[in-house]
Amino acid sequence: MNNIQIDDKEFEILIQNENIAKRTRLIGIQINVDYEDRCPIFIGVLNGSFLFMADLLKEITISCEIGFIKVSSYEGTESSGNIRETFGLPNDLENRDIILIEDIVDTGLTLSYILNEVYKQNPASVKVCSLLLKPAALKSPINELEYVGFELTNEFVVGYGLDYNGLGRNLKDIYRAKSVTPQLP
Ligand SMILES: O=P(O)(O)OC[C@H]1O[C@H](OP(=O)(O)OP(=O)(O)O)[C@H](O)[C@@H]1O
Ligand code: HPA
Repeated sequence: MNNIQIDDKEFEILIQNENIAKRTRLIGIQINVDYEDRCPIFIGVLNGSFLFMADLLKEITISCEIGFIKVSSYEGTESSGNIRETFGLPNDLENRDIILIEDIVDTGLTLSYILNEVYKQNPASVKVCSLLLKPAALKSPINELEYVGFELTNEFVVGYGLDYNGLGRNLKDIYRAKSVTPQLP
């Protein structure tokens, strides 16, 4: 199934599940080495990270804890614009090693907001593991971004947790939006 239709958009295959699995295994091995003899807390950013978090954690053999957070954003009436809120961030992060798990880092705005919230609790260390990264879309560098599965160009992707209009999260592969060829009159 190389081409699929979701809602009003056509998508084509970009990363097959077996390649996601191979990359996830390697990231898991690296984290097991880096955090040997520590007990990090993995915090998955919902909703998008749910599949990656589950598959990555099956590769983790060190002692660890697990949590999830959800961020919501909405247009506020204040001039500061986008107001965000986090739900479910564990409140016992002081002196702990934190690994935030994302499906994708695009502009990096979601992650910057979460990092800011996490640092308020004085953790021992904070790193980020994201399956996907769009380097050209990043609004500012994120020093904590230690583990990245795949770098993408600026194209919209769906599948393996990522949605288009709420759909497609259940796809086991990752697809990219097909560019629309302009129709001549
Ligand atoms: O780097 P950014 O430009 O901030 O984009 C990345 C964020 O966007 C998506 O989440 P979204 O807010 O769409 O929620 P979802 O996980 O429920 O899809 C994705 O899961 C990341 O968390
Ligand atoms: O390319 C994307 N696809 C789905 N969700 C997203 N959130 C940020 N970028 C993306």
